[in-house]
Amino acid sequence: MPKSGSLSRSCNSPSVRVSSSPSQSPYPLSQQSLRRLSLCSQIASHSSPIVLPEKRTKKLKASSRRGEAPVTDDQPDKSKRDEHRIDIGEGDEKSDLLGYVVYSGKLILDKRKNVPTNANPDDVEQNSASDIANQDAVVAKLTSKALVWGSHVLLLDDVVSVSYNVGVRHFIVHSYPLKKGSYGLSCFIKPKRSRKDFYFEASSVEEAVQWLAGFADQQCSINCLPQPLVSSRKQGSSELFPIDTPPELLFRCKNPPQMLVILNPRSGHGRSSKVFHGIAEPILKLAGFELEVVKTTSAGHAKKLASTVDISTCPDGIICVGGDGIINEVLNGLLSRDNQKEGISIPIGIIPAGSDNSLVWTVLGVRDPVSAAISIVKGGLTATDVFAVEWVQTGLIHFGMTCTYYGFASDVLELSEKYQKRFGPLRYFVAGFQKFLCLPKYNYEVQYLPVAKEDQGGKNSADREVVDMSDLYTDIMRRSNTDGIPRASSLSSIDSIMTPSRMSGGEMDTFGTTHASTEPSEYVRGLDPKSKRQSSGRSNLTAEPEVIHPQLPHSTLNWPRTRTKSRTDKGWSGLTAAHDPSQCSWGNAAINDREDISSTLSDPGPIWDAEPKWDTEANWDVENPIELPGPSDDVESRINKEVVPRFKDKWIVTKGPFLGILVCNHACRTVQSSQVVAPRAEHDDNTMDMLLVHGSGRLRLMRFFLLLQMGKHLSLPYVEYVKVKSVKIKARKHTHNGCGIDGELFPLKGQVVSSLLPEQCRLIGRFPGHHI
Ligand SMILES: Nc1ncnc2c1ncn2[C@@H]1O[C@H](COP(=O)(O)OP(=O)(O)OP(=O)(O)O)[C@@H](O)[C@H]1O
Repeated sequence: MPKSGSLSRSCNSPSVRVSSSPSQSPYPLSQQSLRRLSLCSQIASHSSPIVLPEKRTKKLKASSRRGEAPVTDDQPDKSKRDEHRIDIGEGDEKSDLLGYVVYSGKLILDKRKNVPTNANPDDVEQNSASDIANQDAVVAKLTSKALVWGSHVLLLDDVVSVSYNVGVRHFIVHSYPLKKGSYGLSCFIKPKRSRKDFYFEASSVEEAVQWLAGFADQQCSINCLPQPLVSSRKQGSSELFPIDTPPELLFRCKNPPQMLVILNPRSGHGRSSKVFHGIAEPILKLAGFELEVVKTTSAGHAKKLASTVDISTCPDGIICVGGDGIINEVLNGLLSRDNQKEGISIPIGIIPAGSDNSLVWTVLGVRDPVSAAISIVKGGLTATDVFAVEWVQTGLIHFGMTCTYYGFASDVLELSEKYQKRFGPLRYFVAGFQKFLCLPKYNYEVQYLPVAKEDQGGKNSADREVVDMSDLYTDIMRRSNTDGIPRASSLSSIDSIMTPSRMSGGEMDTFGTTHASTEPSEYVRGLDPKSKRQSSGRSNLTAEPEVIHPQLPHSTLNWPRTRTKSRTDKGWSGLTAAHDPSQCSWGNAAINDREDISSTLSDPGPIWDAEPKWDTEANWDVENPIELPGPSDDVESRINKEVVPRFKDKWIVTKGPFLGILVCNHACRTVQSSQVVAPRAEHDDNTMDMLLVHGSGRLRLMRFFLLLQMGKHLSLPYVEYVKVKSVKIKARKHTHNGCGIDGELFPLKGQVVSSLLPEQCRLIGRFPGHHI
């Protein structure tokens, strides 16, 4: 385990996790871990759908959205497990409402509120016997989606765990349902989750165990506690669950998930520790998680931890607490491990506590720490593409999952660092406004490889032909050594920074070519690595290293892409070149690049940058035609069987002024406005979505941002939106050379190439509604 940083261990013991299928025996730890994380897609197959009476269904539908709502089916019902069908008219659509009946019977709800979860179960049992004696039992049903009793529905998505003392009739359901604001204000106040424990009494101990088994089958964590009368001393210390645990529960038991938590205490204006310990950790502990918490002490610490941690100590993954920046560090740390395949297979959980958490909000649909913790508890894995940005000259590579950006956005990123302490999350707005007032001109040369139309099938085009990006990285995967590169700040909401204008024509120069520029390394040109070797005679350099399989017993070595065509294992983990990190330091880059003349009023920039370069006028009418090139005879005639370009597509080259260039890996939802920057982007479609905001000028920039707030920015004539496989970008003269990657700032020195890795990483959790 990591040695540095403040370290604490939190363990909720004794507790057990429960597997999904009654027919399976306990798995070894490793398999359990994997299963726990992927089980949520399973549904009980032994039950039939509940079909509710037509009249009542609408009521239920609306109420179930609220998390708890009246149901009218309270007729007496025989207690029985499975095969329970209530007949109504419009079957299929409505039967989906509450899923399948898993167990039904009678339950008494102890209406005493706030049953203390740490109360002596013995006392609770004795008290409850007398308290509950007079209460009426109601018919209750546990379905694959909810627990329904009397007139209430509790969605299983809101259930964190169920506590049960062996040998008693009662159990406690711990949940975090959404709580709506009071009536008139509910339109304005976002619903919040708050903890609610429901104390149920079953008719008998046997029935209680059946209820528990039912919850277990629906992937709810079960905290199995010792019998009230058995003192904890009698419990073997090595035992993970109580003696006398009923077989129904015992054979489903598995070890509590073990995870490493990497927490950036500076995130979210210093509130991340409070967010984690006060909100997320109690939920994770309620579900029996064993957590090793490490607080980072400096920038780069998280990367180091992720690159060196002994994975056997956190076999179920790493949880990042902070903003997008800390996740990026962890990703880069994992990918700089000796065994990259092992690294990328380690699941990453996210508790959003930073200024901006675009990744978890866009990909997993959660933006508050409670929902994020519940999402981790519920498990499941979401495969997500990872892009690599390579600096062609130095060989430096930095990985990301969200977005790469150049131009205005990267300048704001740089400037916002100054305001981190003073303004917290507002720093992007302040920096954006300041930069807007003294907007420089940005000039780039962009080359990109568009995705062929037939490849743009989205989710349904799994069998489309895709470029095997592993070829691009077969022999160039190098460690990204970013130590020493000062970090500026994170992407935050792009929509709170930029504004549009119209291309001013000028030196806009757009043409197409089948060649990449001669500058990038060979792999960038998409040559087949084998052919490359034959043609260049660099067989030594390109020899693929033997793939060392990870030691993790549970790790999935060949994590498949979810949507793209399956690819062969290309052994892309080969790391070769080292480079001089000093070459990449921001300071050095600035010193070496004397042609950088970006200038602002408030942000004077480099000392040699004397002249203000902001625009005064925008040319609204100049179009920016991108001419798609025809096939180049020259190139194609050179193709022979040995040297076959991997990309039959054509590289498009466009040069000129750009207010911004954004290369997005997912839609990039912004926390502030909930608008998306790249509406057609998917996090797992093996393509990146590039936005080129052509031209220069404040008016154009402002227009872009105004329309972004309304989700209409793509309609602007100077905004080009292309799905790409690979992008090469080079800053031209007089352009401030910053490059933002997931909130980290780098110097754009020479040309950089962005492409996707052949393997995807795995985020813990699923988008709401994707659990089943
Ligand atoms: N203890 C620390 N002290 C200073 N910087 C740190 C520390 N730990 C991490 N960092 C740096 O802070 C950067 C930003 O972290 P993070 O993204 O979690 O926070 P944030 O800035 O609040 O959120 P966002 O990036 O979404 O705006 C990380 O990339 C990392 O380099």
